[in-house]
Amino acid sequence: MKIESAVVVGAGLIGTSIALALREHGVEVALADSDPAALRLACELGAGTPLGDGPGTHPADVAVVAAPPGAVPAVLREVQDRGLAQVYTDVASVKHGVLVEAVRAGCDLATFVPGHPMGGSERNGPGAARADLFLGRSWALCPTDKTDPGAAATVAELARLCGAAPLTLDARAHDRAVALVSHAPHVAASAVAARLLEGDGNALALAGQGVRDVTRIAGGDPSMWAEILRHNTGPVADVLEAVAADLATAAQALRAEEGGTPVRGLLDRGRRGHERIPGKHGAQRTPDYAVLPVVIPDEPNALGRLFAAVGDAGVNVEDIRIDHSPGLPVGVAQLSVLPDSLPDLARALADRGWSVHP
Ligand SMILES: NC(=O)c1ccc[n+]([C@@H]2O[C@H](COP(=O)([O-])OP(=O)(O)OC[C@H]3O[C@@H](n4cnc5c(N)ncnc54)[C@H](O)[C@@H]3O)[C@@H](O)[C@H]2O)c1
Ligand SMILES: O=C(O)C(=O)C[C@]1(C(=O)O)C=C[C@@H](O)C=C1
Repeated sequence: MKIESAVVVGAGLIGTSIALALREHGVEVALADSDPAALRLACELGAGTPLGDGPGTHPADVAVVAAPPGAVPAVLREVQDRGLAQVYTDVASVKHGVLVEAVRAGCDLATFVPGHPMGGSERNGPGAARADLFLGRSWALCPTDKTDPGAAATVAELARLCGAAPLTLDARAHDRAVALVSHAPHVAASAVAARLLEGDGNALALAGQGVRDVTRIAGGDPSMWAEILRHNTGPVADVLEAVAADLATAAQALRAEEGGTPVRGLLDRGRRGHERIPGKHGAQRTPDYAVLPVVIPDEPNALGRLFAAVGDAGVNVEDIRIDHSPGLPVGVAQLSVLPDSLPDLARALADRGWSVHP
């Protein structure tokens, strides 16, 4: 079915990212959020227009409930009661527990297709949203035996419009799978990051990319993650016990100064496990931007001057990251631009005296 209109309830990171992706395909999107500031920002970003209060006059083709897992059943029941759409889905990171609570809340299961897009970020809120968040990612769909096949087809189409690959599986199987590939890794990252509280200033000054990579997801919202884990206790505990056993064995071996095995064995298994992450879905999701590193002095308005120079060059910056080490008088602005614009931008900035490193 062609999706022409959608309702998104929960205009945070995921809801706004879905809305932005749908807008790129000309889908009409109505947005709602219990937080008026989030709703305002999502609308300002071009993700849609505010949903009215009354019942839907024309039910949208699909409604997406993008609220935290514990809020999904009540919100779903409310939007179904208001008849806001023909088909409903959610994006909660856990499926079985949320489904059980949705049944308890009296939701209509024929029109509800539980879903979970496997793209995200450690940041939350609409300010972190991006239309390409789900590009090349899997999008789990967990229809039940009560789900109308037409509804499942519509939500699969929603996933495809967002650039993702729909993958249908049973809710419990989904929860076991994400315990392994998402939820236990999150707790493990938090455990490593929590150790950093013990580090002194020198230790933290030495932090390089390795610890940043391993702990990035630990920067996620603790309230949201507590809710996710509360809904997937057994499967996550199973994985954490296995990880803890590996870590305990490694620590014992190191204490006994027999570093060769089994620590070597764990490193070998780790490398093989890492290689199993599918290249396509694990690949960098950003489209083909070229990155131009520009050295910026650590002084007032350096970024203002850089942006003015970029503006003069007539180039659109798609994304920017600033790397800056404490104590250094300069930092590096990484400007992401369309590849064709890179040579012109590099030349224009160099002509204006900027130190560029294409
Ligand atoms: N963060 C991720 O990486 C990620 C990835 C995939 C799926 N998810 C799932 O997506 C959902 C949303 O997560 P997020 O990261 O976008 O969080 P978020 O905090 O960025 O957004 C959630 C939004 O829901 C709103 N909200 C809360 N209760 C509401 C209610 N009763 N009615 C209307 N709006 C309500 C909040 O105000 C907030 O704006 C969660 O269920 C999460 O499990 C998250
Ligand atoms: O932060 C990220 O990069 C994510 O993709 C987040 C991530 C994940 O573990 O893969 C986290 C939770 C979600 O339910 C889905 C995606």
